[in-house]
Amino acid sequence: MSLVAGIDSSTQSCKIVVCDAATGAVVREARAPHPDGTEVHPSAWWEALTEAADGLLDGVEAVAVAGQQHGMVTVDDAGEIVRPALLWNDTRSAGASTDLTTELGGPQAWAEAVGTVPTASLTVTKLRWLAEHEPGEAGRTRGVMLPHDWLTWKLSGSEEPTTDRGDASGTGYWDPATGSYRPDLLERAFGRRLDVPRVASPTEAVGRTPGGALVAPGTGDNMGSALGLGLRPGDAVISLGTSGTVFAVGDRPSHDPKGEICGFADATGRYLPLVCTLNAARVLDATAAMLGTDLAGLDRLATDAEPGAGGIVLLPYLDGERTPDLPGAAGSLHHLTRANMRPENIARAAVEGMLLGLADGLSALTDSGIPVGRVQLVGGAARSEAVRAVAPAVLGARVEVPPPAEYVAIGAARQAAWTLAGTEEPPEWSVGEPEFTAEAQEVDGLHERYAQARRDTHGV
Ligand SMILES: Nc1ncnc2c1ncn2[C@@H]1O[C@H](COP(=O)(O)OP(=O)(O)O)[C@@H](O)[C@H]1O
Ligand SMILES: O=C(CO)[C@@H](O)[C@H](O)COP(=O)(O)O
Repeated sequence: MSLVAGIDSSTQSCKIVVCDAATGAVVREARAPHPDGTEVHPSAWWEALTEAADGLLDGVEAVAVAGQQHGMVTVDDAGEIVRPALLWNDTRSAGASTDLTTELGGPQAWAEAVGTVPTASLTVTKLRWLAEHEPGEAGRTRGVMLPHDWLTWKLSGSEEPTTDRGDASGTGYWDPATGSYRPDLLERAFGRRLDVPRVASPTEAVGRTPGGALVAPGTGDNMGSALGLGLRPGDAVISLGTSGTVFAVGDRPSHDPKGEICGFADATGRYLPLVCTLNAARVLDATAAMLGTDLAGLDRLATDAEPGAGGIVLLPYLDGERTPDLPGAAGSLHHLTRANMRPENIARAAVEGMLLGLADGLSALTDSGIPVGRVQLVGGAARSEAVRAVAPAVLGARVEVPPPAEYVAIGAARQAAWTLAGTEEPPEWSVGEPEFTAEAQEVDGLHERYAQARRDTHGV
C-alpha cells in the first residue's frame, strides 16, 4: 500500500493523517495542541507538528501541509523569524485595514484588485500595522509568508519558500483573477517591497523531507477542506472550528464590493468564494464554561429548549467580529426576561447565534448567484448534537454531516497523493455516507430578531 500524509496546522492544533494513496482510507492519525492567543511564534507550530508526526510518517511517500490562512510570518536576511506571527483572528490591524481601504479608493477598488476587501484578518493589513508600530522589526524584515508556507519550507528543506494559489489568495497582495502577485499593494502597505514565496503549481513537488518523502505545495486550511471533501458546484461547506466559514467552489473569481465574500482561489485551479466569522466553536466552549457544564451538557441544555430560545438572542462577537466587519465588538445577550432567562435558552441562543452569522454568509453566497443544494457541516463543533439539531432551521437548507474526520488534513493528503501520482486530476477518494442528514426547516422570527439586535447594537 502506498501511503501519503496530510498535515492540518490550524488555530487550535496540528492534526496529521496518514492515508492509503489509492483510496484515501485513514490508516493512522495524531494531533498536538497549539498555544492559545492571536500572536504565536511559528516554532510552536513546528513543535506541535514534530510531536504529532513522531513515529507517524514511517513509510509515507508524500506529504502536504494545509494551514490556518492569513497569518503574517516575517523572516530576516538569514531566514530567521523576526517576531511572533499575527494570526488571522488578531484584530490589532483594524485601523490599518480602514486606512488601506480608503487609500486605494474604497472597497470596490480592493474587490477588483484582489477579489477581497481587506479586514484585520488579511496579511496585507498586518504588514501595514507592523510598518507603523514596530519600525525596528519592520526594518529587519526581508520576507513575508503564511503559516503553511513556512512549515512547508522547513519540512522540505528547499532553498526557496513556496506557497500555492489558494493560500496566496488570502494575503491581499495576490490576485486570483490573474494568478499573480500585486507587489504594488504590498509596497503600499509596508512602504517597500518584501520577498514573497514563489507560487507553486497545484501538483508541484517542492522538496523532500529528511526521510525522503516528496513534499507537495500545501494550501490554506479551507482550501484543504474543499479538497478533502471533494467539494463540487452545488454544495456549500460550513466549517465550525475556531473560525466559522461558509464556502463553495466556482469556476470564476468573485469580487464582492460589500466585503462579505472573500474572493479566494482553491487548491486545484478553481475559485473558493468564502465568508468567514471570527466566532464559532469557541462560542460553545465559552457558553458551556459560563453555564458550569461541558460540551455534552451544553448539547443537552440547548436541545431541551424550544427553537428561538424563548426570544433570547446572542450576538456572539466574543473575539470581535470579521463578518460583519466589527473588530472591536463584544458579544451581547438580548431580550432577557424573568421568564426566559434559563440555562436551556442561553445554551440554545449560543448555538443559534453562532449559526446565524453563517446563515447570513450562506445568503451572501446564494445572493451572488452561487447555487447551494446542500450544506456539509465539518470542523470540531459539527460533532455537537445541538448544532446538528439547530442548523437545518437556522440555515434554511438541507444539512449533511459527513463521517467525522479531519477533512483539512485529508485534503492535504489528497494533494500529496495527486502530486505523487502526477495525474491530470486528483485521485478519486470517497468521503462515505453522511452521518447525519436533515431537510431545511424554518423558525418564525429568528432571523429578524437577530438582525434587529445587530442593527440596534452595532448599526449594521
Ligand atoms: N462535540 C463538540 N461540541 C462542540 N464543540 C466541539 C465538539 N468537539 C470539538 N469541539 C470544538 O471544536 C473546536 C476545535 O475544532 P477544530 O475544527 O479542530 O478547530 P481549528 O481548526 O480552528 O483548530 C474546539 O473549540 C472544540 O471545543
Ligand atoms: O481566516 C480564515 C479564513 O479566511 C480562517 O478560516 C482561518 O483559516 C483559520 O481556520 P480555523 O483554524 O478556524 O479552521
